[in-house]
Amino acid sequence: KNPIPFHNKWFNDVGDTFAIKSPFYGYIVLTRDASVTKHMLQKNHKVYYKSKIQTTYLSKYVGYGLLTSSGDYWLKQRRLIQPAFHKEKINNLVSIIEVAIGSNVKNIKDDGLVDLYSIMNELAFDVVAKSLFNFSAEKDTLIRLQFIIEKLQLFIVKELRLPYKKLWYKLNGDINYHMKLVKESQDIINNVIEKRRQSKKEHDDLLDMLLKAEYEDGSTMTNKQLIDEILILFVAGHETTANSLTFTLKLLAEHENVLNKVEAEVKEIASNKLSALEEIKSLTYTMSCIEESLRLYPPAWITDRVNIEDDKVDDYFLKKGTILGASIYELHRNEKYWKHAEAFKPERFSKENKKDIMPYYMPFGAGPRLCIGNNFAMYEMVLAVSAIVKKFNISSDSKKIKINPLITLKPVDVKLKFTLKGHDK
Ligand code: HEM
Repeated sequence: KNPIPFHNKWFNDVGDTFAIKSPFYGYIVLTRDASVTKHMLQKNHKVYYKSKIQTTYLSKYVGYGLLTSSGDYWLKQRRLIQPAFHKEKINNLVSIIEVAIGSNVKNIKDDGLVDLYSIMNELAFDVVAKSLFNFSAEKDTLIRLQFIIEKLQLFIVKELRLPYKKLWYKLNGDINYHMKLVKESQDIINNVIEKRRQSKKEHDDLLDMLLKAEYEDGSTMTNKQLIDEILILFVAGHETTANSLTFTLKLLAEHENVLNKVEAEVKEIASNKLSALEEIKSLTYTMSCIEESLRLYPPAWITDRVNIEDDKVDDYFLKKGTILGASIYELHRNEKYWKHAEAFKPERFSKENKKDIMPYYMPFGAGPRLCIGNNFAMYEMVLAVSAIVKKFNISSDSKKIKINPLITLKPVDVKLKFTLKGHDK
């Protein structure tokens, strides 16, 4: 039910790389070693394909796009979509992101302890939605899309965790119900695309960029391809960020000294009246806090690949078809690489200290399949943390952070108290 203590016990008992035999998935090798992880994701990535978990099972519900495809099709799509996520392009999106964050932060209630995850989830969904379809979808449509995407994500986890119940889900109509939701979400996105194709206006959002993106032969994506990629961006981009914002704010509320430094930095930068982009670049300590939170609580806590040829890595021989899982959660807490690994120390990510630790830090993956939204996510999180601490004092009720490692690492039952700062009362 919770693989993290199981992984931890075996890593501690037998070493940083070990194999288990699963009745459903065959041999699985697990690692928390940086060089084995880099070998699979970067050095010899051509031999390592995404496993069925990330391709077949996920794509059944969220479509065949960047996250779920492999080989030549993936490369073609990555080359096409990458420019939309280059820093200069994300810079243009910053104002959309800032407005979406502003309206969400405005709705936070100064009202005792509240469930933090649901607030961050709304915020992160809204940011992706507005960045994709800036003002081109009705509020009710977005609410329905959010409902569907979250239902699908829950069901995917159920199917993966309890594979022996597949036949039961088929018989009791669960699979049918969720496939209908998939169709509904595709229709919703198709409508937005069609409207946009007919519109003469420039929207300067991701959808505009995706519609204009051209393959080498000058052709562009079909509606079906666009729908798949858009659904993937929703899935990959909102829950991960919501989890990380929740962990970050909780960590800040628990570490008063750190929170004070963030508040001081945010206050000083705000007085300089910078543009949102300049503000992000100046909030270096706030950025370090988010990086440290991503180390302790990486939303993509594990990633996996299957080798399509026999391979050797360090002293291990991996027979073709082995599932290799890299636990980013354990790698980020491996004492071999991190001093006081369990402690929250944002200073690790200061300009001077950073270069020594980067080889062991992979919250966004590594190699050619590195998260395409990493800059987007970091910009969004810096702006969100800054907007929140500018307006509110935050505090929490308990020290312990509970986690649930599903497809992403989810925070459990995090409550925070938001109290309006003097000038906003
Ligand atoms: C804190 C937030 C985020 C984290 C921790 C995160 C983490 C990751 C990781 C680890 C991967 C690589 C998975 C693998 O190699 O198996 C990945 C891939 C991906 N991410 Fe993110 N992500 C975040 C936010 C976003 C956002 C905001 C977007 C888009 C708006 C996004 C879109 C994607 C896509 C499309 C891929 C697949 C890339 C490919 O295979 O070419 N992510 N993400």
